Amino acid sequence: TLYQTADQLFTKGGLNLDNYEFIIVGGGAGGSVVANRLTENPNIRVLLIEAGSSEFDNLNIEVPSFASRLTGSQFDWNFTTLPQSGLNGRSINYARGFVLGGSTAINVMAYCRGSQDDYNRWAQVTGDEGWSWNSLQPYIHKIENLSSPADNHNITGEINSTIHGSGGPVSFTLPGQLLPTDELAIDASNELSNEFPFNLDYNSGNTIGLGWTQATIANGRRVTAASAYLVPAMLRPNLDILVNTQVTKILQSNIKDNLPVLKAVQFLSIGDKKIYILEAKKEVILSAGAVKTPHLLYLSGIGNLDHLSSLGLEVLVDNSDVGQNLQDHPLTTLSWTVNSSNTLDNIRTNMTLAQELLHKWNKSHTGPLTLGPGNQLAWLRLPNNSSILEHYPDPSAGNTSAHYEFIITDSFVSFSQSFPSEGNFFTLFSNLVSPSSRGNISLNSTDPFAHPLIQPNMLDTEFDIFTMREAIKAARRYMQANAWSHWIIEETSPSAKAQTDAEIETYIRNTCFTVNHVTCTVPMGKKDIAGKGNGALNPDLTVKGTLGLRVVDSSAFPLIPAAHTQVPTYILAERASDIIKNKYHF
Ligand SMILES: Cc1cc2nc3c(=O)[nH]c(=O)nc-3n(C[C@H](O)[C@H](O)[C@H](O)COP(=O)(O)OP(=O)(O)OC[C@H]3O[C@@H](n4cnc5c(N)ncnc54)[C@H](O)[C@@H]3O)c2cc1C
Repeated sequence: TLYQTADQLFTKGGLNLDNYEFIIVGGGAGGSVVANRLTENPNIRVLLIEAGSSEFDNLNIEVPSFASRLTGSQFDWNFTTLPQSGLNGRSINYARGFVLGGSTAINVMAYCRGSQDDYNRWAQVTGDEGWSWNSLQPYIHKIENLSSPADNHNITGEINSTIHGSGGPVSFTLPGQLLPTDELAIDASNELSNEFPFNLDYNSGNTIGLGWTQATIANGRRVTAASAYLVPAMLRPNLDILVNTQVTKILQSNIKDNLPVLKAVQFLSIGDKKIYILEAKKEVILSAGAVKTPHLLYLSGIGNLDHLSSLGLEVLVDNSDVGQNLQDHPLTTLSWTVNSSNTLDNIRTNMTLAQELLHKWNKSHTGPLTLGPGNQLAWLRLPNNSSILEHYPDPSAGNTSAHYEFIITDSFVSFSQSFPSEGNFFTLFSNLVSPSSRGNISLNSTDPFAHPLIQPNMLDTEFDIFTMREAIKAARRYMQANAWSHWIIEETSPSAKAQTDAEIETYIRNTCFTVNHVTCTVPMGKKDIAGKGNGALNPDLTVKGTLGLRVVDSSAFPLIPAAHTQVPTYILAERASDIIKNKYHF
């Protein structure tokens, strides 16, 4: 049952309120999976509490190409970072989903599992072989439902269908509308195949190369964690979902074996003055995402002793890894004017066309509005003899993980400039996907409604700025392919003026933004080993030094995969669900 306020839950929920085995905090990628999987057993009662609304069928959420309207909207927590010294003192917007489905309801939908090396490194740092690529295969397949693209075109040569699952909750597909730049992008890869080889499927375990984008889109519509996992579970009598309600603290219910048992949650609905408390019979599962999960742990007295004491918070568990280890992917863009009047820019500049395409989408869920991220992605590594690797440890997980990514886009995109009101463009995103910078989340207020301090420390290391610079040079080399010669006119300013290393660095620091992949802020580490650097969580995602409390979301990653992060979160949550089911034998 879906409840809009806590008051409704308490008046209509009746006597069952004391009978939830699990209370899940946050209905995003992590929380939705666990809510679905645990309630597969009709005897297990689960309450999922979500701070945002249940409006995940909003038109702006459903139409894939409206994704850019969602950041800064009512579906975004609208966080801002602290000033970033690596970005010439700029603070940047730090979007997180505030609606059922969480950030999967506002993201750009790229479907990327990550590489085999990414997961094998998770297994290595946690000492749990269950996190390795091979061990995770059943979960990777269980998630997937490879679907036809919106235009039903033949996808042979665009994906290796044999390595994908079908019948899983998360439908995904290839671009639903082919673009004139598609053939050029592939031809340029074939032409410069030494540096930019074609990869039929970057989800094979080896991401390296340029290939067709897979995205969480089906039947021309966005697929969210809510549509994939919550909608099918919503009618189960053993799942209650409470929206518009923010959990403000996890409370200690008792002490067992000298450890605090944290199985009670305190929460408040929007517009409601009353604070409620409910206790789970088995566990509280934190799935509030990489910004809010550490925030909630701090408010509950779990974190670095000095930090909590300085705020006057009672310390239940001194755990210095909570809120540390933040990892994210920075991006920058280069744009070119093109020798064509047929680009996706027209949807932005021609209102009549935009109306027609929306009409088409409403009628048949087809057309360019079914497109998500660019139609091709490239995952690339620095050359092995790159000078930085002579004196700087390689932060990537291994040879199947990229250092940087391109997103190939048939229009103008920028996160630092206003969009031109006319003209036709081409844009290449360069994203740093194996960063070595580390940030943190901290508090300067104990008010649960005040935003935490977000310090990503973007481009804080020599490796990160070097690799961003090399990515820009590589982007220019790729665009020099003959395949592009009749399409591309010239690179636009201000990037065109940035030619020397120093100028490119200035351009990057002035324009860099985030791919919105904040993760790793409550990292798992080796089992039962306490102390700074050993992880805030055990490999089974229980919070070290506590009982009854587990984290299942992207904050639990020990290291960021060289991939977009929604699918790694789904994978983590699928395995977590089995770990929980096994523990309690259901
Ligand atoms: C703009 C944007 C673009 C992105 N693009 C892509 C992409 O193209 N491909 C990709 O793979 N990934 C992308 N991502 C990242 C991806 O969506 C996230 O990594 C993923 O959703 C993280 O899952 P999560 O469960 O950790 O957190 P979320 O999905 O963010 O879920 C957390 C949930 O917890 C709720 N919550 C928080 N605090 C509380 C509280 N106190 N009480 C109750 N509820 C609470 C939130 O409202 C939210 O619903 C993007 C993200 C954004 C924001």
